[in-house]
Amino acid sequence: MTDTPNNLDTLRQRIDEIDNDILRLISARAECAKQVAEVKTKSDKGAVFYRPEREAQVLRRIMELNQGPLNSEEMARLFREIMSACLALEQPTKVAYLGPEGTFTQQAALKHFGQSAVSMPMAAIDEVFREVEAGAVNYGVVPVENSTEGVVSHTLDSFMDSSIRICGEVVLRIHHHLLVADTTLRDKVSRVYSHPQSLAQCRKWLDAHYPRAERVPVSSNAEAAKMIKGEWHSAAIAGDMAAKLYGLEKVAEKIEDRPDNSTRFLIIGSQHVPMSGEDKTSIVVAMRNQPGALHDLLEPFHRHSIDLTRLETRPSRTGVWNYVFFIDFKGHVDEPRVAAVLEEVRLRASELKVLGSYPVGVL
Ligand SMILES: C=C(O[C@@H]1C=C(C(=O)O)C=C[C@H]1O)C(=O)O
Repeated sequence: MTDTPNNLDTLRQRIDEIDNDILRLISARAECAKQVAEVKTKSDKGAVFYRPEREAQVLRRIMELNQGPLNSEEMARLFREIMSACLALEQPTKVAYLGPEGTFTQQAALKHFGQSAVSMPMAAIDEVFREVEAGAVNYGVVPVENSTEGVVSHTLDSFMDSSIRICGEVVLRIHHHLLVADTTLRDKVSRVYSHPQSLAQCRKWLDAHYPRAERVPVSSNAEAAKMIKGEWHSAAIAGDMAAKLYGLEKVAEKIEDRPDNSTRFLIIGSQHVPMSGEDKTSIVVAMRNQPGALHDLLEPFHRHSIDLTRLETRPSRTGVWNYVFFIDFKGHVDEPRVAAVLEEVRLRASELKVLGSYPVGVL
């Protein structure tokens, strides 16, 4: 086919017709979502509009059905936005995240809830927890582990004194850039600001390219991006969102030491999420400090062939029990075999708290 005006006209006409169909179908879908809202409101006084398990199923089904030419992730992203707009018709979702604006956590919040969610930056992880607990927002998004640097202990600690539940997870590929402002003297950079985790994730690159620059840890990489605006000798390490938000230029792109650098975030809220068909459960367990305690704790999982996906140890702050274990595993508390394991663990542990069962991250 040649690119003659005639061919182009015909193709564009065809695209217009398809767009008419898409428009009609999206509107019909949105109408349906509005009716779903009515059903939910009628059947339940404190109606919960956002349903993580259903959203995960919708996205997984689309990815399975997709035959190209768009790849499945791309297609799911489009449906993510359609669902986000449909959910906003039912009820605008308010989401608190670890700010300021431009952080990877905001990017994770938008990836998970779509652009129609109202996202609100908080200054600290415990503030995100407090806002969710107080009911000022519907959900919160907090980082929990990075593939290079490990656990975000502040997030785990926040679960210990809270009744908050985990409703979902989202994994984000993290790309760091070295950023400067238009006033920065690029060949005289003597200071690099970033979040301590980001500085750690780019340690080797900094050693090779800026061995003499002072590395200054600040509360977030968006904060770092903001700070360098008034300083001639400073650069920041941050991601795309922060670069765009503060109008900074990239001196070097993707400077993270590991190409597969990714961060896992948790969606926190107050609802119990039913099974989606592919779920994970997070628990926190306190054990008496005696020989074999960890073995006793893990043995039932092994016997019931339950896959552990993460095990984290934190010192207990109560002083009575020496250690608490954060455990993530495949499965849902409503599955009999998971319920059986938890019953056994409960007998062996001095304390057991289920933080939540939730769909394995789709996007
Ligand atoms: C429409 C519903 O409500 C919300 C919107 C969804 C959608 O647009 O598909 C899916 C789940 C809910 O978050 C529903 O529960 O089915």
